[in-house]
Amino acid sequence: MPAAGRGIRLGPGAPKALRALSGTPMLVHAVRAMARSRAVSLVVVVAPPDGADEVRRLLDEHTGPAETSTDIVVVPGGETRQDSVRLGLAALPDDVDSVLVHDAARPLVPVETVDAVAAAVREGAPAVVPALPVSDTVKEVQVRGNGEAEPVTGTPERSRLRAVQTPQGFELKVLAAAHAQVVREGDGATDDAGMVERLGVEVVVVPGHDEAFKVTRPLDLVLAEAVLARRRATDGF
Ligand SMILES: Nc1ccn([C@@H]2O[C@H](COP(=O)(O)OP(=O)(O)OP(=O)(O)O)[C@@H](O)[C@H]2O)c(=O)n1
Ligand SMILES: C[C@](O)(CO)[C@H](O)COP(=O)(O)O
Repeated sequence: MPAAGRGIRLGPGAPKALRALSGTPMLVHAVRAMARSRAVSLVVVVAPPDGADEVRRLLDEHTGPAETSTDIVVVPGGETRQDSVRLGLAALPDDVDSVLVHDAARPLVPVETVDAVAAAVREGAPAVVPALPVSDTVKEVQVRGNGEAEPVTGTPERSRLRAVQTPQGFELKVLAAAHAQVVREGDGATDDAGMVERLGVEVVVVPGHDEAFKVTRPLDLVLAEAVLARRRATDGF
């Protein structure tokens, strides 16, 4: 679970994964969400580089043996998400053959989504991503990036686009090979499946979920609090 990001887009404050949602660190919500799935036996949390001790303490405080029997390991993360995922993969025991990579920044992913990704990997897909159809029309532009008007270069057909979430599921050897290739070639990608695509390995999409959204900007915190309030009222947690 990459959790080492700073959360620049969320604004000033603690590293994003440590910020509170309904009084509990976002990371704790995310670990609980993954541990709810019977497909998950170990969670490797990749903490902010100078925050591994703090993360260990928070997890011990909030996810004791009474709550979950899932093992939780904490390792320090890296400069980029890609680096952090690679450091997390390096901490896996030798007998692991499949892995789910889940952003701590998607703390409210429902267990049904985790289970759907895990099931598709178990049934033989080497790489699986949960995703939703997009509701906006998407334009390609010539990036100017300084507030100037940006010329439109194309409009991809919306019905073929999907907004990709996590957890993304992989055969471990496929994901390890994809990360190794990225290290060799010095290329980046914004998600793990993107790296696997470059290997020429097929990636498949399963249905994602609205509540698996990524907490990125301040408005996302408002949405997350609303989802948690609804869950407390209807499900009791
Ligand atoms: N060096 C990094 C950067 C990101 N992440 C993790 O990758 C996930 C998705 O990243 P994002 O939402 O972009 O988080 P931040 O990098 O924290 O956000 P920002 O770009 O706004 O700083 C998050 O769980 C984040 O903690 C990570 O483990 N290591
Ligand atoms: C992995 C991811 O969450 C899939 O949508 C996304 O690509 C992460 O992007 P970010 O810019 O690091 O938040």
